[in-house]
Amino acid sequence: MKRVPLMVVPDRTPSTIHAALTDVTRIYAGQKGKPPFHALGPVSLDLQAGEFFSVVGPSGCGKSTLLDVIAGLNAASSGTVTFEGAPVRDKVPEGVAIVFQEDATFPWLDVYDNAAFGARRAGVAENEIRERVEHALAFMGLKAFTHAYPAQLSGGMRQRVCIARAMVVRPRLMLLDEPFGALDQQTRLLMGEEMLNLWRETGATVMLITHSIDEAVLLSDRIGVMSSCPGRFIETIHTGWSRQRDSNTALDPRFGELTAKVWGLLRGEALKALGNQS
Ligand SMILES: Nc1ncnc2c1ncn2[C@@H]1O[C@H](COP(=O)(O)OP(=O)(O)OP(=O)(O)O)[C@@H](O)[C@H]1O
Repeated sequence: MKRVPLMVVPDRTPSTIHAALTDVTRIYAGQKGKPPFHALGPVSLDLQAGEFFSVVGPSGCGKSTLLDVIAGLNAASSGTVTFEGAPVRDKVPEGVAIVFQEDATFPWLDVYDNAAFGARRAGVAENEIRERVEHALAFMGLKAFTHAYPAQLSGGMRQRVCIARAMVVRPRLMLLDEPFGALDQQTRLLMGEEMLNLWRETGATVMLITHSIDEAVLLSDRIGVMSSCPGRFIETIHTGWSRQRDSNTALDPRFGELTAKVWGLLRGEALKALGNQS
């Protein structure tokens, strides 16, 4: 198979800041006479170009809000958000792709057209799209299903279609909001390995939101641990893994140390979040 370079980012060094949040908060307007709701922050975060950054935090602490703010889908109430040095406002910047937990395939389109969707909207030429889609579908193990419809696929395969669609637009930043949350454990592990392959192949920066501490520790260069709502970063942990990591990395004694560290930080926050709900 011809290898197609998925992206080219000029002049990148590992220490380059790719996306940045400075003192960002998000306060939602109160509904039906209720007071405004402070969901996030203040948070400051520098995503380094090419890193794999995961965010963990208690349920409802503002993780999706954080991702939406970086993506330009949700406006910060205060503070600044930049992507590649430019302010992020009101729309998803060119070069950013998002994969959500929910099945976001279009049931009336086959796998090929689902994967091509974003690139067509971006005005990419059809012959270029064909090359990219064929590569992405082969990469995600979907080649044999090119003309299948979502209803004919498993949940894991549909999620792979969504990741293929994100690949086809050649993102420089991929934002993943619990994309494997609805999948069984085995599929989830395999998808994690596929995400690592994708990250290595594209050189993209990845920010993953996950409820799984194991997944965060296995996949990431850094893990941002958030407090209960309103979410702030209580600590950022460097895993120190090589780029060539895979599921065998879980056998490294440091894996257990790191998961214990993350859980040690999260436990109290998770209890607070439970208390807030009762
Ligand atoms: N549009 C909105 N209006 C008002 N409140 C909102 C809105 N969106 C989210 N919230 C509230 O903000 C808080 C943070 O929500 P968010 O979905 O960002 O958390 P999360 O950490 O992603 O949650 P989970 O772990 O359950 O997926 C929650 O209490 C949620 O109810």
